[in-house]
Amino acid sequence: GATPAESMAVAAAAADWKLCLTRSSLPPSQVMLVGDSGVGKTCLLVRFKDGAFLAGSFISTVGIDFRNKVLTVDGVKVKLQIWDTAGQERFRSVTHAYYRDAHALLLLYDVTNKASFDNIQAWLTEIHEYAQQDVVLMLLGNKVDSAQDRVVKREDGEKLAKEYGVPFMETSAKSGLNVELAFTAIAKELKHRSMKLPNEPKFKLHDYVKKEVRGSGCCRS
Ligand SMILES: Nc1nc2c(ncn2[C@@H]2O[C@H](COP(=O)(O)OP(=O)(O)OP(=O)(O)O)[C@@H](O)[C@H]2O)c(=O)[nH]1
Repeated sequence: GATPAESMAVAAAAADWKLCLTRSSLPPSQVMLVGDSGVGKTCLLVRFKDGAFLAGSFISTVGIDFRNKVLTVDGVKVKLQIWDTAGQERFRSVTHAYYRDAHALLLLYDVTNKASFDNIQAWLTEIHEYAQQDVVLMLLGNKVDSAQDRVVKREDGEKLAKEYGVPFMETSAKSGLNVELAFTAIAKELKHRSMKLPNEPKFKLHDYVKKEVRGSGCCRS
């Protein structure tokens, strides 16, 4: 049999390995995209997942769909299971059922559609009702590439976000502006929450989103 010293060495190696495993990967996190129909939830997800823009006719999401994407943040793999919900009212009861399991929510409006912005308060009420209290939440004003059609000013988005204490960014699924940054911010926050390494400084999502690139992100021609 093994000597006590050998047994201890084996146990220590096993503990190291376990630590290594837990430090290099995390269980998947559920991220949900929510907001009115047509604000660009599916396009944002496709841009993030495949680096492409879904041009052409608008196909509304039916019910709910998901895609996986693994991000490496600070040397740790964070697996995001991203749920693309249907914005249409008639699917609302389907999406309600998913809120409870969401670790993070990206709430979108369309800067070229005032109604989608006005509905943000109703979405926030719904989120408070159905989602976990500590859900990671971020507000995104999408389609900033359409500078000429913009009807919601950046300041309006900022003001609303501040009122609710929610981090805010403007994005474009078309040009890709800030898309990667938005998901990375979420992944970093989720990683910091689940690992809580003793000597690591606290991650500040509100500060991190200041890395945001301002402007339309589009093709000046
Ligand atoms: N210019 C511009 N158009 C966009 C952008 N994102 C989405 N669109 C367009 O907006 C329309 C709706 O996009 P979707 O991603 O399908 O919208 P959705 O929020 O998933 O809609 P539902 O599935 O009905 O909830 C499509 O015609 C897209 O091409 C963007 O960043 N810029």
